[in-house]
Amino acid sequence: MGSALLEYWNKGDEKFIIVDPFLETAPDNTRLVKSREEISSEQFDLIIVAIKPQMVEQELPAYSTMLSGKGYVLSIAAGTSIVRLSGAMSGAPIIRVMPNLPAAIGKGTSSLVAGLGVNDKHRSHAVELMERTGTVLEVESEDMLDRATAVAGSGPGYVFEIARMYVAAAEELGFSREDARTLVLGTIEGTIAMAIADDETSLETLRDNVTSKGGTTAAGLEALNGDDALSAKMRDTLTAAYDRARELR
Ligand SMILES: NC(=O)C1=CN([C@@H]2O[C@H](COP(=O)(O)OP(=O)(O)OC[C@H]3O[C@@H](n4cnc5c(N)ncnc54)[C@H](O)[C@@H]3O)[C@@H](O)[C@H]2O)C=CC1
Ligand SMILES: O=C(O)[C@@H]1CCC=N1
Repeated sequence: MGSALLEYWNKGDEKFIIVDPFLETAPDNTRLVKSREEISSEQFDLIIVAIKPQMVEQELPAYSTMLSGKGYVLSIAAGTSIVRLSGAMSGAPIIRVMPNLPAAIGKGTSSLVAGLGVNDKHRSHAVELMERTGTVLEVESEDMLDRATAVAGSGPGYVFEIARMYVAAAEELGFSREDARTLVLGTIEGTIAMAIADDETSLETLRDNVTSKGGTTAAGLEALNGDDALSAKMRDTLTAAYDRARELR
């Protein structure tokens, strides 16, 4: 995820150094180092945490002396609380962000929350960085960030899974894999673009506009969610992801 974001973060004036022992290539105009020791004598205005949540206590403390006095830490680690991050970084100001995968093409939907000690300059810089990758929603608490993680951070996983099932069903109805993909992804793209372009109209109304009484869509919708079982599944999906984010705190 860090590399995907960097493609767009990198479009500003900042100079980025990536520390990653396993990465082989880095975006243009960035410097890749295999270990923190190679840059440990330098000072940075921003340290970005894009490692797994479980690695924070082990990896971060060694970076705390590398943050300049006016600097801040930006973390994309799911769930991982500001208290944990700040503890690992000797009390540094922390901004937590939850991006999502479409940031890789500049169409991300991120949420952001700032901890104590974060000043307006830090906050506006973080918002500006994230706006390079798509849209940003500032939320009022870490709990809301964990809820946003369940909705949008993990969201592309749900959407890919729904698209996958939709394509598989289209194949079973007689289309080749390629034609099924064309029909399904084109339908999803056009439908979502329509909803985004028409934010005055509710999703219920947009759905109803497709649905002729006694027609094919009504028959399909009845099978899809007539018993509300899919609505219940969607609630379970978000609750499970939110619960996991809370476990990672
Ligand atoms: N994948 C996604 O869609 C999203 C991921 N995140 C967060 O991003 C973080 C990274 O997740 P992914 O990108 O999915 O995992 P990933 O496994 O693709 O990336 C982790 C990177 O950390 C590197 N790494 C391993 N040990 C390291 C060390 N000691 N020092 C520096 N780098 C090290 C790995 O080589 C790898 O490039 C997680 O905290 C996750 O919660 C947040 C939002 C969305
Ligand atoms: O699955 C995960 O834990 C990460 C955070 C949100 C998306 N991917």
